[in-house]
Amino acid sequence: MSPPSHWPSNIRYISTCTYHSSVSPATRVFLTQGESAAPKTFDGPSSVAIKRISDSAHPAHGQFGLFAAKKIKPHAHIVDYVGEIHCDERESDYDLSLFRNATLNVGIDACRTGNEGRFVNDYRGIPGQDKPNAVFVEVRKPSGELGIRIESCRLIKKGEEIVVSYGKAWWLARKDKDFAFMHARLSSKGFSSFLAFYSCARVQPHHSSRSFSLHRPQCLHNNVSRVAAKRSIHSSAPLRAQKDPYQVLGVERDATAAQIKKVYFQLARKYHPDTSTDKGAQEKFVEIQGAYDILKDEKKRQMYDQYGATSQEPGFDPNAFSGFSGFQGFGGSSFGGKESDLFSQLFQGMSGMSGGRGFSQSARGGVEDGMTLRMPKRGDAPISGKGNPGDLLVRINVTPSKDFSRQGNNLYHKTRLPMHVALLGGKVRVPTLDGDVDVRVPGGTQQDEEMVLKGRGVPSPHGSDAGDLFVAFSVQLPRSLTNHQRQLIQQYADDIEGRTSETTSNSNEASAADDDAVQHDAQKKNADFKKGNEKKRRATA
Ligand SMILES: C[S@@+](CC[C@H](N)C(=O)[O-])C[C@H]1O[C@@H](n2cnc3c(N)ncnc32)[C@H](O)[C@@H]1O
Repeated sequence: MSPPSHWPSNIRYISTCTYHSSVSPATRVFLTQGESAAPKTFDGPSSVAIKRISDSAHPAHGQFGLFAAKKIKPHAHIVDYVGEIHCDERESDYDLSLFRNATLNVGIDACRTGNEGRFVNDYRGIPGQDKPNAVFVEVRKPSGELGIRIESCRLIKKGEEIVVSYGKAWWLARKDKDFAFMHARLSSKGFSSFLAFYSCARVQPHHSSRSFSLHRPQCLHNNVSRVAAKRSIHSSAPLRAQKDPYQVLGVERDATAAQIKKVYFQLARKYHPDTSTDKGAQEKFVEIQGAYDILKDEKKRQMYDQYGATSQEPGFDPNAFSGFSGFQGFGGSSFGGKESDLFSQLFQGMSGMSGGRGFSQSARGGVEDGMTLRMPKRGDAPISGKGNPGDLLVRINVTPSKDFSRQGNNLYHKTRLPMHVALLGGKVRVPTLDGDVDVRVPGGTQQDEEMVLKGRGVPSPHGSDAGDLFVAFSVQLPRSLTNHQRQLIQQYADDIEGRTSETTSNSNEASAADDDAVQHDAQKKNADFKKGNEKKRRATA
C-alpha cells in the first residue's frame, strides 16, 4: 500500500499493527483473540489528509497534523491508530497505551512505523479549537484484535484539523521536559507555544504518571470509553513479570494434568533448596511452584490460556475485557501515599457515562492500579428501554506517590541516613500510610540495606494481611568537614590503618591548611559572583 502524501520517508507506512518481540505469546493471544465487536462504517484513510502546519500561531507550527479531507459525521470511525504493539519501555511521543494492569504494560508505538493516526495533534493552544473534535477509542476489531481507533465527537467540517485530547496528565508530565526548550523559544518566537504547554500543564493538581507522558480517558460515550493513553516509561518499582508457566515447567500447551504433575515433581525434586546444589535453585523452585499453582488448577489454567499472566492478578475480572473498553491504567506500580490520594483519581473521566452524570465513589483500601471494580446496576440502561441497567466496571487508576513505590501490597521507600547514624546507630523518621514513624537503625547499617516494617504496606482489599513496608537506606557522606571533624575522622583512619597520630598530624595540618585555602578561594569566588550579579542588577534596573 503506498503511503499518503506528506508521509515522511523515514517512517514505515503500515495499515495494521505489527507485534514487537517484547510481546509474549500469551499476551499476544490475549491481545488478538478477544470477543469481536460489530464493525462500524468506515471510510478508511480517504477521509483524512496529513498536512504541514503553516499557521505560526499553531503550537505545533512546522510539524504535521491530521485534517478532514471531507465532511466527517459525528461518531464516525475516522482512522485506526496503528503502530508497533510492544511491552517494553519507550520514550516516544507516539506511544499510546493499549492495555495496562499490574503485570502487563502494552503500548502502540507509531514512532517509526504507523499510519495517518500518528499525526493527530492535541487541541490545546490551537487557534479556534477549544475542545477536541475526536477521541481515541479502544475497540475489539471484528477479528478480535484489541486496537485503538480515532472517532469523531461531533461533525467535522472538510478542511478542519482533527484534534484529540492527550489528557492533562500528559501535558503535566511534559512540562518539566519542555520547560527549558520552550523557554529558549520564548525569547525568539514569542509566547504562544510556551503558553500552550505551560498553561495546560499547570491546571493539573495531581496525576498518575510516573515520569513521562500519558493520555487519559477524555469523553465517554455510550458503553465505549474514549481514551488516549500515553504509556509512562519508568516504573519506580519494576513490574513483576509472571513467567509463562508452560515454559517454566517445559510442557506443551496441551499437556494433560498427569503430564504436568509428573514434570512438576521431577523439577521440584531437582531444585528443592534443601537438597539442590544448583546456584539459583531457590528462585527456580519458587518459579516452579508458581507455574504449577496455575497449571494444576483447571480454572486458573483456562484463564491463563485465555488472558495471559494478567489473569492471575488479584482483582482480575475477565468481564472487564468484553464490556468495558476503558484502558486508563497508567499509574503503574507507584501510588498515592495516603489512601485519600490513592483514590483521588478513581472514576476520573467517568462523566458522560450513565446518562452524563459524573459521580464519586469510595473504594476499599488496597485496590491496585489496573484492578476492575464492579458497581452493580450503575451501567447503561438497555437499548430496548426495558429491564435493569447493566453493571458499571471501573478500571482503577492509582495516583503515584512521591514517598512510595508499590509492588503488590508491599511498599518501598528510600530514606537518607546520615553517615554517623549509619555508623553508630540511631533513629530516622520514615513516612508510612498512617503517618511518620521513628525507626531505630542499628549501627553499621550499609548503603541500600533494607529494613522491613511488617504490616505497614497496603491493606489487602480481600481482607487478608496487609503488605509490608520496605525501607532502603541511602547513606549520606558529608561533602566537607570542619577541621575538628577531619581530625576525628583522621584518628579513625589512623586507628584502622595502624598509624600513630603523630605521623599524620603534620600532613594533616598541611592538608587542612590546603583545604582552608580552597574553601576560602571558593567563598571569595562566590562573593565575587554575587557582587557581579548585584552590579548587573543595578545596571539593568
Ligand atoms: C502524536 S504526535 C502528533 C503529530 C506531530 N505533530 C507530528 O508532526 O509528527 C505528538 C507531538 O505533536 C506535538 N503536538 C501535538 N499537539 C500539540 C499541541 N497542542 N501543542 C504543541 N505541540 C503539540 C508535540 O510535539 C507532540 O509531542
